[in-house]
Amino acid sequence: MTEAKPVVGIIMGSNSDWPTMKAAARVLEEFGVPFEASVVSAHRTPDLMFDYAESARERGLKAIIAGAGGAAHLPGMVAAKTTLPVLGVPVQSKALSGQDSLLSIVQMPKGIPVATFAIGEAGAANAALFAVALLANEDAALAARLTDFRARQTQAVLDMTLD
Ligand SMILES: Nc1c(C(=O)O)ncn1[C@@H]1O[C@H](COP(=O)(O)O)[C@@H](O)[C@H]1O
Repeated sequence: MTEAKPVVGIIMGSNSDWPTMKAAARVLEEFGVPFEASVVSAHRTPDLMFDYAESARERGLKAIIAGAGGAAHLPGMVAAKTTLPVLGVPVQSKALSGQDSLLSIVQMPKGIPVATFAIGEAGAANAALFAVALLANEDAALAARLTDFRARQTQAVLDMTLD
């Protein structure tokens, strides 16, 4: 975690989500975006969830990445309590392989959006890349790092060899 004031909040319903959500943290670290990461649950710590969402904007956050599995109400409930962009990551559940998480996050009623990403680590990494893209609108240096990241990724694919 970086020393500077966090501009992205990563939250998750349980520490069992951290192996997935770490992928978001790694991306933000790579781009030098200050973030905070914590366990906040709509189901198990509803008062903490309300406080977190209600204070997020005044604390300086620009976006919240919320990961949860199963009956994944956390991203939608956080979105209900803040007007910051909320990026939802469906964590892969054991019982239903994350289909439950995905549908609970993506099927928001009209009026309270949650930008929903793929199930699992790819979704967590992409949520962070999306947060970087949002922040890059107001930050030319960050935009340049995003362009550079894409160029390196393209080159890595062009360099792929097959045995
Ligand atoms: N979906 C939610 C919420 C919520 O949405 O508020 N809180 C916890 N959980 C999820 O329960 C799963 C199992 O949690 P445990 O491993 O702690 O039993 C996790 O994937 C978590 O995100």
